[in-house]
Amino acid sequence: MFTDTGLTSDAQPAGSIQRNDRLRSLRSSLRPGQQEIADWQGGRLAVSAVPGAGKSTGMAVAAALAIARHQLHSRHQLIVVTFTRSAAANIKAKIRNHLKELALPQGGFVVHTLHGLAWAIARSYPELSGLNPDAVLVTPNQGHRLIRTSVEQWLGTNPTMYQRLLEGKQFDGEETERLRRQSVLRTEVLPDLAATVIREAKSSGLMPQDLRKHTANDEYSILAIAAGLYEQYQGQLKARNLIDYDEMILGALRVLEYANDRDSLHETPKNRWQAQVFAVFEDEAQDSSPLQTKLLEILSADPTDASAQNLVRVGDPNQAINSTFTPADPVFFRNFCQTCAAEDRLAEMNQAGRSSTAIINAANFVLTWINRNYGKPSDSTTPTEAPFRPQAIHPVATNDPQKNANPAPEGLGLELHTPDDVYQTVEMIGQRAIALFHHDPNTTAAVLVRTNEQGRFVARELSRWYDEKVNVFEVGQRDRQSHIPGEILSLLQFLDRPHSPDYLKAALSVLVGRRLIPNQDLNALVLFPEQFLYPSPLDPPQAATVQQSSRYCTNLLRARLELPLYQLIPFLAYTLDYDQTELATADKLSERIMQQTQQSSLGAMLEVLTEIVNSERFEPVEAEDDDRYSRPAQITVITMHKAKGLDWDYVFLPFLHENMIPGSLYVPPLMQFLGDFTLSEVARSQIRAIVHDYALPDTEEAWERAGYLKTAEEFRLLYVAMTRAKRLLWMSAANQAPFSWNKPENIDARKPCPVIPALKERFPLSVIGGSDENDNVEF
Ligand SMILES: Nc1ncnc2c1ncn2[C@@H]1O[C@H](COP(=O)(O)OP(=O)(O)OP(=O)(O)O)[C@@H](O)[C@H]1O
Repeated sequence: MFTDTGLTSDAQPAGSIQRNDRLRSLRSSLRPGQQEIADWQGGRLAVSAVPGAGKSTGMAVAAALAIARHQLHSRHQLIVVTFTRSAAANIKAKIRNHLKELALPQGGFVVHTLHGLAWAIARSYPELSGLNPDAVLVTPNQGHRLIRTSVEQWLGTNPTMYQRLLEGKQFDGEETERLRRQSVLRTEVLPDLAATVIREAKSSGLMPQDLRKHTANDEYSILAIAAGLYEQYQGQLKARNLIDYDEMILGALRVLEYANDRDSLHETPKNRWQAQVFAVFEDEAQDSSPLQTKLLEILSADPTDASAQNLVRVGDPNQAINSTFTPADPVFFRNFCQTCAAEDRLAEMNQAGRSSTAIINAANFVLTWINRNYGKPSDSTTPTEAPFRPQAIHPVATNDPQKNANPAPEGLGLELHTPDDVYQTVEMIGQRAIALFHHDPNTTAAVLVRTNEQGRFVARELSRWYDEKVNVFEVGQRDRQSHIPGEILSLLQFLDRPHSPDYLKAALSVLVGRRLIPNQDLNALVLFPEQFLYPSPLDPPQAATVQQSSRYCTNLLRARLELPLYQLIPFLAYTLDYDQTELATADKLSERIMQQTQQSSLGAMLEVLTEIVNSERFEPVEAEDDDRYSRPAQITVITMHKAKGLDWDYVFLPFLHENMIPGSLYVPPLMQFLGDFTLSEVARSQIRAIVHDYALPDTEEAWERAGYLKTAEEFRLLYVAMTRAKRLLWMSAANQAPFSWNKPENIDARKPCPVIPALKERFPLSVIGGSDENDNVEF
């Protein structure tokens, strides 16, 4: 007989009865939707969860129950896949704790990110994956040498197509104009096209030859250009022993799809992996590309029946916010949910305990309103979906296990403000947060912004007005850790040429920035580097601050002489007083450089590092179990993207203007000679059509579709942002705001995001004070 935990209950020894009790109490700590995952016994299951439903909590308990129920161990395991390393660390800790409570060994599961899993598979069979385990991983952007060289090589071999691009919409043969167009094509249009299509096509599993099979009705044969650029890029990767993230997934698939025709008696790598894997649980499934899903489907399949998969995919299609820069179209997860629903294998987690009901009502209203008003692009013939899956958030039942679920609101719970301008906006946020912290210092608050420039503006204005009164933590600046390669480069350049005033000044600026030496007139110090570094007895005596700075620099130079090259970057990182995660990122940087230079010379290190700084997105090591984002009485300033998965008592959403949310696609004036579209967006839409098996759109249709995808994603981002709030959701669109956030001082009249007037109409009590010029101004 089976109990609700799925374990047999007859004739059990005392230990196992005790464990069964624990399993039962673990299961009953879940709310109904979560229990559906916990009760999974095998097969495919889709779980569509609303924000705050407790996906990770539910999945961690379900994992522990599955490990107990099926007696999993290190040779027959549950694989848990999540999107980021910090999410992986988080869920791992939760599952471990449950297993400890159940007195079960820890070997029954592993947690991976998708790429970590793919790399483990690809690396285990290098001859089948075609990937060299020593290859260097790069994340090139459009300025990277790989992309630039691919463009140059393509130009050399495709003069006719290039000529057609140069002619553009029209061309009168004027020489300066020709030169200008050449430069724009070489340095902007083609690198942008290459970077976009390579990522889009490759992560959808399309090779250059697949793109060539399709011809769209467009004047430039954009897909053929894309295929050519992509082919050059693949050649470059191979020649230089580099790989990118998509290569890992493709390599893993090559391993798993290898068919052992010649010797069917021997098991294939696929069989071996499948025997090892009991089931796959995937979190954030809305963010996976079709190729990543295919990988998980193969791994979770029964070795004798590919259609029988032990696969649980948990996600929220309404929080898909990566689809405009990856092919992770939310359509894929929605389709998975639909197929599972037809088989009665869809669980919907509709209850969420995070927010006050006023906030839930606002989020539900916004979702429905947007679907009604932006359901379909006008005149579109391409099949398309509304921005959101219709799924309302419901408050939890009164007996819910979560303490203080659906907490009482702060004031009205929802506030809609119309400040005069963006400066007044930040002033209001500061005042409000200080008052709230004064009332209860144990509460948390965040300002969620659309761009890093907005984040910098908010942090700067907050510190200008309230520096002494409140602690501000700007995530963008500290967390991107993008400063690390740049700072290390400045110090290494100084070590290479200490007598260069420019390098000395850059190194000193880094030291000042890290508050290791006092701020002073650096120009005076670097006039005579020799005298500053090694003053002779005849030189005028140095001030104490200068002496301190000089000592720092000479210590660095001594280390250069005494340490082997591979220890140099870790030493510099240590000297710069980096914290734990920054040190780990610096170590990763050091390893990467050593791998590429074989520790040959400082010059070689500098060359590689310069390239990383100029044209790569070097991925930092993420902090595990980090509480820095939600410390009590701190205002966290963070982008909406980065805020996904987090929550705060009070959430401030300023600058909700139409030109940002939803915004619109933009053709830079420089590129307008080609037409009213960008080649990269058109190519992206065309590749999506290939992946989804739609008719290939022409230029105009492709551009319109790209715009629609962007609009839908911006609105989902707003929904993610709104659903981060527990007790107060403070939203505003100022009457006056900048067009470009690089110049926030140039403000003028700006329309609010269309959601704002709709919210004001639906929730009039939440409209707080102030003149609402937006309602009267003619735009
Ligand atoms: N069964 C439960 N008992 C107690 N607390 C719970 C339970 N389920 C969830 N919670 C709490 O609810 C909060 C939200 O849970 P979680 O972060 O797992 O939600 P989520 O679905 O991943 O949210 P989102 O999708 O919006 O990021 C957490 O603080 C978690 O501890």
